Amino acid sequence: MSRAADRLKAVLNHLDPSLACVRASNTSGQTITHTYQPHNLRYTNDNDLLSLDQRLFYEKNGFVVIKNLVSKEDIDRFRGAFERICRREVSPPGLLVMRDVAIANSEFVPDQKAVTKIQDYQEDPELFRYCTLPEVLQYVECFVGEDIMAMHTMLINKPPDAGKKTSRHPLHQDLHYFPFRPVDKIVCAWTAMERITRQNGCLVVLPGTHTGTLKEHDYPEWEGGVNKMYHGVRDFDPELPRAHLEMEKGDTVFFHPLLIHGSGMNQTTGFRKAISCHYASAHCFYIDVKDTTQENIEEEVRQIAERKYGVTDAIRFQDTWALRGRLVKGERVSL
Ligand SMILES: CCCCCCCCCC(=O)SCCNC(=O)CCNC(=O)[C@H](O)C(C)(C)COP(=O)(O)OP(=O)(O)OC[C@H]1O[C@@H](n2cnc3c(N)ncnc32)[C@H](O)[C@@H]1OP(=O)(O)O
Ligand SMILES: Nc1ncnc2c1ncn2[C@@H]1O[C@H](COP(=O)(O)OP(=O)(O)OP(=O)(O)O)[C@@H](O)[C@H]1O
Ligand SMILES: O=C(O)CCC(=O)C(=O)O
Ligand SMILES: [Fe+2]
Ligand SMILES: [Mg+2]
Repeated sequence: MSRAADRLKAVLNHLDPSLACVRASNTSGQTITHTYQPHNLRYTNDNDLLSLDQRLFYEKNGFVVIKNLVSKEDIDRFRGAFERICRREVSPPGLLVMRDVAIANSEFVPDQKAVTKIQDYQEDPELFRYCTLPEVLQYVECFVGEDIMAMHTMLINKPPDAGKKTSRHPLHQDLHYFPFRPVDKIVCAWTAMERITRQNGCLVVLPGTHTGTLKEHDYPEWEGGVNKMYHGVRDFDPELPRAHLEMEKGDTVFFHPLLIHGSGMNQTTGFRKAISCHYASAHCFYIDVKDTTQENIEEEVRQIAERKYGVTDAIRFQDTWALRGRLVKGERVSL
């Protein structure tokens, strides 16, 4: 290959999407177009699904939005399953139902108005179908490879803010919660279950922060209170540019676990719904978080497990993950 072509590839490998396609004139004056496939992309695997632009966008920004990925019919079914849980018609084992801190101690209301989010829906066949949708998994594979575990499942029902801004989710990195690595073999899929805007509290991301390290997290000092385990990055640079991800029903964002993100207040009267799953390569391995910034979340999980299930030190942080994780493609290797 010529030196010029080598140089060109070197430039492309530095991820400037504007250079992905290069036009040049040959000696007869005809225009020729070269498209180079960079070889050292770090965050995405070679695949036939993501365009080069989409790959370069993820490499640079740490997220990519795929429009209209999940069908309206499927989303309506997930909504139905969520409502059945709220009405207490079904109660899947292991499911965690969380109410907003602003209403946690108010009277019990048996409908979705009391529920801010449900976690660990892996034993609800209808909701878990989301994690196995081929249209979602084909993208997940581009990031984590073909042996895929669904590690953490959530349906978020962001309530109209009760006036104390508790409907916000502080800026955080999801890796803070995860005692497994390598970090680049984890990805979140998050699907809008309706139109999501700045008004009802869309996701807010700090593009490019996935290239940094895991930061120290703690409860933010918010006057109106903070929901349990809603830790935020302790010192984030308020000058960093933010992207507000406004999405339509069915649009899905895939994002890296180091990407700093959160969500704003819901200033509407509706409940803003999204369904998500964190996937990891089945080749990931557990780590001990002792003496790391993740010790504080490990301790909180331990306390909740103790209170909820009466277990003491018998269960390790990593066991809480191994029990909830489900294989969705390929072979279960080490998680
Ligand atoms: C496992 C880690 C997850 C990894 C996620 C990956 C990235 C995701 C980023 C996130 O979403 S982080 C936020 C994740 N949040 C959680 O995992 C919260 C899990 N929720 C719970 O464990 C329970 O819902 C909770 C302990 C908060 C309440 O349990 P119960 O439904 O049994 O509540 P109960 O009514 O018995 O109240 C028990 C205590 O909790 C308090 N409480 C209830 N809801 C609360 C709330 N929302 N915020 C704060 N405190 C709350 C309540 O006031 C009461 O306090 P006291 O003991 O002092 O009286
Ligand atoms: N002190 C803070 N610590 C941690 N996270 C914060 C803090 N203040 C705000 N956030 C979070 O920052 C994110 C972005 O907030 P921002 O105000 O840009 O967006 P918004 O509230 O969604 O929209 P709008 O700009 O229309 O109010 C939200 O996720 C919010 O929860
Ligand atoms: O507000 C949301 O829907 C998502 C919040 C979030 O980042 C999370 O649950 O990990
Ligand atoms: Fe998150
Ligand atoms: Mg705001």
